[in-house]
Amino acid sequence: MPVEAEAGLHASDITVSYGGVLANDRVTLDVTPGQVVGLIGPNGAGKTTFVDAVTGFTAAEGQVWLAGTRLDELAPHHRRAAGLSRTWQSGELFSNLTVAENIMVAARPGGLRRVWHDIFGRRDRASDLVANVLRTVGLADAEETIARDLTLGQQKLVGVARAMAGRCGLLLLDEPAAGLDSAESAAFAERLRAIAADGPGVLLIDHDMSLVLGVCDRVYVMEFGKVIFAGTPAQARRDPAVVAAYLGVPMEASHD
Ligand SMILES: Nc1ncnc2c1ncn2[C@@H]1O[C@H](COP(=O)(O)OP(=O)(O)OP(=O)(O)O)[C@@H](O)[C@H]1O
Repeated sequence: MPVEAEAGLHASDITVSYGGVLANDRVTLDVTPGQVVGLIGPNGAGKTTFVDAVTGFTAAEGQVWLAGTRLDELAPHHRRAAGLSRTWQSGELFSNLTVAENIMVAARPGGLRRVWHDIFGRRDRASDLVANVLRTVGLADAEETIARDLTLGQQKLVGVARAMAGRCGLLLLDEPAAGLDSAESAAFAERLRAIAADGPGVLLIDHDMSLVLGVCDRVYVMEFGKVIFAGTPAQARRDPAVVAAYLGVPMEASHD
C-alpha cells in the first residue's frame, strides 16, 4: 500500500478514455484529512471525469485509496459507503421539500418513500443525522425551511449537507459555488474551511478562482486531461504554465 494511502484520499494514475478523447491521463492526486484541495482547469480539462472515475461513475484505470482501503474495484455505492461523498454539477434541490427532507432523500436509498419512513418512523435517527449535517454547514435553524425559500448560497450549502449525509469520509464537491455572488461565495468558503477542519478532507472543483485560491491548502491544475501543476495557491498564481493554461492573464496577488 502506498504511504500516501494511509490517510485521506490517494488517487494514482487515473486514466479515462472516451472514444478518442483521453479525458484523464495518469492523474495522481492526494487529499489529506483536514485539508481543502482545489482542482481547477479550463472547460473540458477533465475535472468532472476525475471525480466520476474516483467515485466509480465511469470506467477508469488506476488506483483509488481512501484511508488505507483500496476502492477502485468497488461499485459506486460501496465507495460511498466507504466514505467517498460527492456533489453533482446539477445539484438542484427539490424545491417543494423542506431542507430536512432534501437531506434525507440523498441519505437513504429508496428516495422519497424511505424519507417518510425515516422521518416519521424513526424520527430520532433521522433528525440526529439532519441536525448534525446542518450544524456542520452552518444551517442549524433551517431544518423545516422549504428549499425554495432559501437563498442561493444556503441552497448550495444544503447540497453540501446532502453529500455529507451518508457516512462521510471525504467530500468531492463539483462546482458547489456556481452562481453565488462574491459575498455568498466568501461565506461558503468559510463553511468549507470549517467542514474540512472538522475531519474529512474536501476536494473542491470550481471556476471561481478567488474562492478556490482563497480557501484551498493545495491546488491541482489540469489541462487536456493531465495534471500540469500541484502546489500551494501562492505558487499557482506565480506558475507561468498555470497562468497561461487557465487564466491567460496573471492572477491577483491577494490571498497569499
Ligand atoms: N460521458 C462522456 N462521453 C464522451 N466524452 C466525454 C464524456 N464526459 C466527458 N467527456 C469529454 O471528456 C473531456 C473532459 O470533460 P470533463 O467534463 O471531465 O471536463 P471538465 O474539466 O469537468 O469541464 P467543465 O469545467 O466544463 O465541467 C471533454 O473533452 C469532454 O467532452
